[in-house]
Amino acid sequence: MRYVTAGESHGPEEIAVIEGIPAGLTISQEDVNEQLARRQRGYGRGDRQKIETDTVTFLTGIRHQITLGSPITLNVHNDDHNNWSKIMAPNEPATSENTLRKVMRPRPGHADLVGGMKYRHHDDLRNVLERSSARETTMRVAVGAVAKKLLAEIGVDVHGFVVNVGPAKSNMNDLIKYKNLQELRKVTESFDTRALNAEADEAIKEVIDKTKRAANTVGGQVQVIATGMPAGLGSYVSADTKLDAKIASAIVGINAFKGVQFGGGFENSEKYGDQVMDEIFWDEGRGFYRGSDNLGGFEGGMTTGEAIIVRGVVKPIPTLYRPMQSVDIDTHEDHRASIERSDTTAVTAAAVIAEAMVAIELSKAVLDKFDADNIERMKEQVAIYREELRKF
Ligand SMILES: Cc1cc2nc3c(=O)[nH]c(=O)nc-3n(C[C@H](O)[C@H](O)[C@H](O)COP(=O)(O)O)c2cc1C
Ligand SMILES: C=C(O[C@@H]1CC(C(=O)O)=C[C@@H](OP(=O)(O)O)[C@H]1O)C(=O)O
Repeated sequence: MRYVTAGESHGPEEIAVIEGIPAGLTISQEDVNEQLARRQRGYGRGDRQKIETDTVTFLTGIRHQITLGSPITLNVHNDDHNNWSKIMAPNEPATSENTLRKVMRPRPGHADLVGGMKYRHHDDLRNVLERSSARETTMRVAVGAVAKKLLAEIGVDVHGFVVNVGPAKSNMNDLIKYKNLQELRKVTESFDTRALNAEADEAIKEVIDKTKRAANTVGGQVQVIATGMPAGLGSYVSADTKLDAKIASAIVGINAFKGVQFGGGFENSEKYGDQVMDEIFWDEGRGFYRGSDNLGGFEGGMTTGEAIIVRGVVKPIPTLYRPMQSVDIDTHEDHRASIERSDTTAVTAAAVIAEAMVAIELSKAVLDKFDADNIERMKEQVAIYREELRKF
């Protein structure tokens, strides 16, 4: 399975093409729209989310809500394009009228300056920001929705949630310390993470309100837990076959993500071996299992069969309403950076995007290992493999 996205933030459309989804998977627009709506919620976002109601249209690869095995094209319209139709017109030549709202003073922390230097966009850094904008993550979440549907067919569930926003810890925090697997299972089973993603708790709201009043921005951490993956996906044999490495790359590939860890992650560096390794047990019903999940579900780049626990670090939003020092790319004079309409924080959306990225990487691993032509055959093969593992 592979995918590509296309689209500028204020251009007419966002597109994703996915290749390699097996035939026979049932998927509706509602399945995707539900995930798109989760990405749009979250306290602290700017006014753009009031303009957009992200809804998907299937253009190819699906017939009567069932995948055909051919490339799937997903399309989300940018409602805000109406306000930018001249400035973003793909089919009209540049005129003095449609090249207004130029961005000449790059924002520290955004892609403006380096993107401009790399692609020679010295006349307008908008040519960079339109694609470097996290608007593109709409389509990753849409692709992730298809991946989540595929994974659900084999009992794999992926949840993303907020750990903290700046100094404010989510009220989930005590419960996500995964002291032992029982506790972790309790968390993943008993929480409606959709509700959590929709609402920030009071402490978080307070931090965001204070940050907004100060014309500042704030980041945080998100965590994704995936349950139900069989052991042995990914491999230790070569660096580029390690599934934890692929997930790490997918997480850091999300806009503003600057760190990633599995299980106890960085905290494990302060502990001793007997506090970190996950002891091995066996019983007839389950086969091999672990007494803890400090390593986040990976050994040797392979799934252990325990929950996959991935955490990502999200930096604060670069655009500041009280802008920092920058330099005009035309005059080379000192200036405050450009201001574009912006979020105060997007950590809640980031949790939903991280969830989508983990789901995509897990789906790729499943489709690499098992039949990718037909969903029923894939499920049969997964069942046979699980039984083999149970008897090992
Ligand atoms: C959901 C989401 C929303 C974002 N919203 C904004 C925003 O409103 N303004 C902004 O300057 N950056 C925003 N960002 C961050 C930038 O897209 C990101 O910092 C930029 O593309 C540079 O990439 P890098 O931070 O990965 O180096 C957002 C990121 C995410 C994940
Ligand atoms: C559009 C989205 O996020 C955008 C991400 C973003 C950035 O620079 O990354 C800048 C802002 O764009 P605008 O100036 O149009 O408001 C955010 O709103 C979205 O998440 O759907």
